[in-house]
Amino acid sequence: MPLAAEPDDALEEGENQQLLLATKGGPALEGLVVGSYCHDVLIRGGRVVGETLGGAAAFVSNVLDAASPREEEQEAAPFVVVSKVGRDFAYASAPAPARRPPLLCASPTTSFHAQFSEAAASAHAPDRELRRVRACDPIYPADLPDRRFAYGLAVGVAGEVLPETLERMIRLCRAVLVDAQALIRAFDGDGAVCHVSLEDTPYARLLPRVAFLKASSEEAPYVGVETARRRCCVIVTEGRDGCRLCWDGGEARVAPFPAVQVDPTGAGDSFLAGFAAGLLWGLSATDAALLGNFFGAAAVSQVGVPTFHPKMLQAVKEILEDKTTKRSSPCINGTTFTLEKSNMHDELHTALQETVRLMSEQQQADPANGNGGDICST
Ligand SMILES: Nc1ncnc2c1ncn2[C@@H]1O[C@H](COP(=O)(O)OP(=O)(O)O)[C@@H](O)[C@H]1O
Ligand SMILES: O=P([O-])([O-])O[C@@H]1[C@@H](O)[C@H](O)[C@@H](O)[C@H](O)[C@@H]1O
Repeated sequence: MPLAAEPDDALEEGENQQLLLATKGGPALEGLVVGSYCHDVLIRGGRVVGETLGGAAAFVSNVLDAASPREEEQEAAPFVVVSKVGRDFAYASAPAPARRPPLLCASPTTSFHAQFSEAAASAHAPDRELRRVRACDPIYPADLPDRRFAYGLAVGVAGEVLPETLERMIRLCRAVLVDAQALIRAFDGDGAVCHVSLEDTPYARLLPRVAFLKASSEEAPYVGVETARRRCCVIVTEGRDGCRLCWDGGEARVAPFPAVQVDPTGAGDSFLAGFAAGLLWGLSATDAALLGNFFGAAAVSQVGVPTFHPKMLQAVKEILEDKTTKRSSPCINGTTFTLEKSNMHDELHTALQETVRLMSEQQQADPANGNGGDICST
């Protein structure tokens, strides 16, 4: 694993401009994912019921690898992950970190304890309490590669994406998508996750330069959707109810897909990556949110970072190839996003739903394709 760079966020404005003007190449539509991998310990009724690789970067990489469009000759989807872990990192050989290794730090790997409630989770009630028990170093602007990217995903889980790091992402990437959890999380003396109002953070002034801000329904009140939607497109995810998009002058609700939830961890992360992949395929934002809902539903159906059946991925690819016509000029260009539903939105939903149905039939016929246990119920 490469060693982490020393903190250095003191790039001059002129240097940044030069960086932007110099086209240093890199494959077309390359993405930049910023946020650390972590250790997740899943606890129910005082008992550890799972220990898994976590961190939004892990879930996001998994979905981007599975669903973003790529040229025949590209072995992996074109994106870079900037993530930090300690020497205790337990998942270096798991697919996501093995493909895109994290930077190694002297501090320990970020670690969360997720305490699941005994009561059945409702659509909107928080179904888990998160406590950060260890925190790795923040990701500094100097940790980001010195080149331009088509898109960036700011997906911190423990405050590791500093305001100056987000600002540098905005300079390097033509369009930046942000998970609100990277901006508004605070931690009490015990490490319990709480939220602060986005307006009171140094991130607020960057919102007009962000393309999409995703928040869960629990986070939405801290984001201040009515104010934020005047600055960028806000997506509020609503668990099993799907999601809604709000922008200046419009909004849309996007229907969910059925899922048997066994572990809610990573649903929001997988949603955001599915959404980004949809934009890369050239879908409008409201249509891309269908792909977000699809991968959010797939994430809750398995414990930890999910494994997708190759047949399912092939079916999704065929649907997208059939429904998208503008592969060569996708929407991620920083300026011209189409936000509204297209006239093939319902067809796309039906086709993806059919894939869900076929996969669940196959899973019932062959329980070996199962999900490895349910941590949501006793
Ligand atoms: N039980 C579920 N059934 C179907 N889809 C779900 C379920 N839970 C989550 N999803 C999908 O994942 C997305 C993100 O989930 P949500 O719970 O809102 O986010 P977070 O994980 O950040 O709390 C939802 O918008 C939805 O598309
Ligand atoms: O479930 P979700 O909100 O999409 O995202 C989760 C984070 O909230 C959590 O802090 C982290 O430990 C998980 O691995 C996962 O990244």
